Amino acid sequence: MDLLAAVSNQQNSQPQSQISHLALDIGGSLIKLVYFSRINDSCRDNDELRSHNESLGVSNSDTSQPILEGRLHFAKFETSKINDCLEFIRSKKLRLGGFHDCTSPSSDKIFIKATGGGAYKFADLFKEKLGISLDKEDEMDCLVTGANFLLKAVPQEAFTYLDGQKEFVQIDHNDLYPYLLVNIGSGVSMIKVDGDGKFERVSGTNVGGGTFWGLGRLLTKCKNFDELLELSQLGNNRVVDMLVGDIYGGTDYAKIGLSATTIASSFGKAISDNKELEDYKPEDISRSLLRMISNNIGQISYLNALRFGLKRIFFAGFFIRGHAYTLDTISVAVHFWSKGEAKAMFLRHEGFLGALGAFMSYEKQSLHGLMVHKILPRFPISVSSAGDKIYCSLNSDSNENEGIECTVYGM
Ligand SMILES: Nc1ncnc2c1ncn2[C@@H]1O[C@H](COP(=O)(O)OP(=O)(O)OP(=O)(O)O)[C@@H](O)[C@H]1O
Ligand SMILES: CC(C)(CO)[C@@H](O)C(=O)NCCC(=O)O
Repeated sequence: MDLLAAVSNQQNSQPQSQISHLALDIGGSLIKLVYFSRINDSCRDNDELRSHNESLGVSNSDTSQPILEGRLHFAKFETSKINDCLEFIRSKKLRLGGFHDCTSPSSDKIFIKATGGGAYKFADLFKEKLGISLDKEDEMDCLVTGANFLLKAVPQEAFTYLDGQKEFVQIDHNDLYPYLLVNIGSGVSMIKVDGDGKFERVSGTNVGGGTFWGLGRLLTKCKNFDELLELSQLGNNRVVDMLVGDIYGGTDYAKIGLSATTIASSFGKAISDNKELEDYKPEDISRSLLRMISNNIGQISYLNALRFGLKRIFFAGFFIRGHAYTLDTISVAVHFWSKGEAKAMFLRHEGFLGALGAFMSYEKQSLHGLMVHKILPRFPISVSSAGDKIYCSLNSDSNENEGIECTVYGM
């Protein structure tokens, strides 16, 4: 059965949800879901379809094929609460959006595209709890496919952050490559991207989002990630960090270009203060930790960009969370180390690159293309045809992100 037929069948049995094409990225910290819900399917007139197809590089012999108009939805769950995710998939009947084994038409196995380490780790659980087989896609492949898709197809996806100002970056499709993609998840991957499917993972660091959340949880007793992030907004890192000025009696070390306010040693004050952990405010610790990790990632990223002569660095991954202080610290680090030569850019759908890449891999089986019309406003992300808002009742912050209205060219 082809995918469209599967979708039609699903619509017959589930006329209200009209959800199809679910893809997963199961990471060390978070599970990300991308799924498509159709608004309607329509056979557009041939001229309109032809120009759509040409812009997508799709053969015009396919112009009589139906189009699915719909919306891409985004959701996330903590990996440690994978049962909530399974329940969400079950409750939304999302599992019906997979595809059947084409090599064995008689088989009723349902496959869903999945990437990230959890696609291996939790394969048996998905089979046991939902009867779904996970069709594994390579994590780095998916990150790059997701990044290229967002950069090329979604307007106002990339932005810079300087002096507290977000500025959208106009992406020139003919001058996008090469670039460095830095994905800050639990750990950090640095990938030199040279084109569609052309990339090399050139570096990485184990000091990433998992380090911030893990150490932060131990040091501050915060109960969730966003609480730790919010706390950092109220803190003052100078209480914990040792500055150049602390070492140089309040003055700059001008000869080597270090100002008195530059951090000489993250957490360095804690060695001489004669204080215990309880004597520090959790907000100061959180701010210092966030700054330490963001700064370090910014610096390593810049050094890798320098290694390969790359001027553009795109940062993604859920560590960022669009958080002002994180954006600022990474931007300042790249600016500082490159002496203004390299630019840090961020992606609005920062945490969903891998899941989008896995979603795009359905194309190989059954989709010709995906064309984006517009981005929908922030949470609630979308309204289905039945009028029910789609958001996760199990975890209040798990689904906030922007939906993308789009057209899928089906078989
Ligand atoms: N609600 C949240 N719960 C836990 N971590 C969060 C949350 N929101 C943001 N984060 C941050 O995002 C990080 C995970 O980011 P992301 O989902 O991109 O990576 P991952 O796929 O889980 O990790 P990896 O790719 O290394 O396996 C966490 O380590 C944490 O720093
Ligand atoms: C192991 C992965 C790729 C899993 O997503 C990620 O967590 C990562 O890139 N960690 C950093 C590993 C390293 O290069 O030191």
